[in-house]
Amino acid sequence: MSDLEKFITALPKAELHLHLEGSLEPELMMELATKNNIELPYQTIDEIRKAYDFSNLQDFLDIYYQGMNVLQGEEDFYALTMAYLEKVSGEGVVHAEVFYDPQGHTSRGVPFAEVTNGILRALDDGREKYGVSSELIMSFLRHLSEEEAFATLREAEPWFDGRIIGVGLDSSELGHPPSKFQRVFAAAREMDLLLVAHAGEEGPAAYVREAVELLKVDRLDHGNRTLEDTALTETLAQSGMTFTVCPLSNLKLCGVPDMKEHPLRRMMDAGLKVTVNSDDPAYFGGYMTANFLSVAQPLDLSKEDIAQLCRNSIAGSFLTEEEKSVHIAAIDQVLLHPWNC
Ligand SMILES: Nc1ncnc2[nH]cnc12
Ligand SMILES: [Zn+2]
Repeated sequence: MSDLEKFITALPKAELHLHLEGSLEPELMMELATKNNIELPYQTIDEIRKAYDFSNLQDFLDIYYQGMNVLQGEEDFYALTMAYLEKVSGEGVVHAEVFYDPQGHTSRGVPFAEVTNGILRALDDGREKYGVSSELIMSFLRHLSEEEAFATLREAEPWFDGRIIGVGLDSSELGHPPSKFQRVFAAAREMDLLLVAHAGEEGPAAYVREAVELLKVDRLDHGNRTLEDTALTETLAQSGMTFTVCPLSNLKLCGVPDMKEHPLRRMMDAGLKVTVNSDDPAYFGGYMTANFLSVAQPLDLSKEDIAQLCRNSIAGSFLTEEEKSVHIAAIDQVLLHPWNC
């Protein structure tokens, strides 16, 4: 392990943008396909990995929805979630606010309760076993209708007692602006849920503006294209909005041609509160450490820059102020540690 990798791993951090279904590694996919008698269009792990060659978001989503078909029962969602927590606990992740796509499962006949309870049980066990605290956010698939999102919101109500803390918006962005879900998000806000949305990943800055002004999100997922609107950038820098940026995802989905062109550094320089996350690590080639490493050298990030990205992740999380100060003090301790000087 390089010194830089050691440093990144040692820094306490929160992951704020992770789709649990995107952490389904080919090995587990094969295992669950066999167990559940699901036919995959691949014979080997190698073949699966070779299929992960994407030109855009939709290319990826087609494979992602196909992959999640192997998840059939509560135990499968439990195994998926535990595998993720085990992996990131070794990378300095002390807190994770994870997404899942219930409509991707209920549409295949897997009951909402099985999916949700399997994930929640793993989050509880993972907290004990790996020391990673967590929260669960339910995402609406934006290529589906407003009516279907409302039906999902209603179905999830029994879990709004603190088990599902918020709602998000993901899937095919272009042609499905945030405004399509304005009334759903207003209803979620009335229920005291926290609100996040993918915006400005492929879509224009106008979609970021809609997510902020119409959906009234508490946090923005991706938001890379915000920089195309200077006034909006200034407003969001002033308001302290947190952005959950995913470098390897952007590279794999051809949002950037090269990491040297990645907007992360420009976003930081514009005063935006940026964080680094993995999005769909099983599909994009790496978890948290890999994402930090992927931009560290191309964007010439200093150790202080990297530590600030970690502080932002804690500050931008939905932890209490007390919990945040404990983690931020621990980040400062790593910076002071002699092996790092
Ligand atoms: N990067 C991404 N963008 C939109 N929807 C997603 N679902 C899973 N990963 C996604
Ligand atoms: Zn995402």
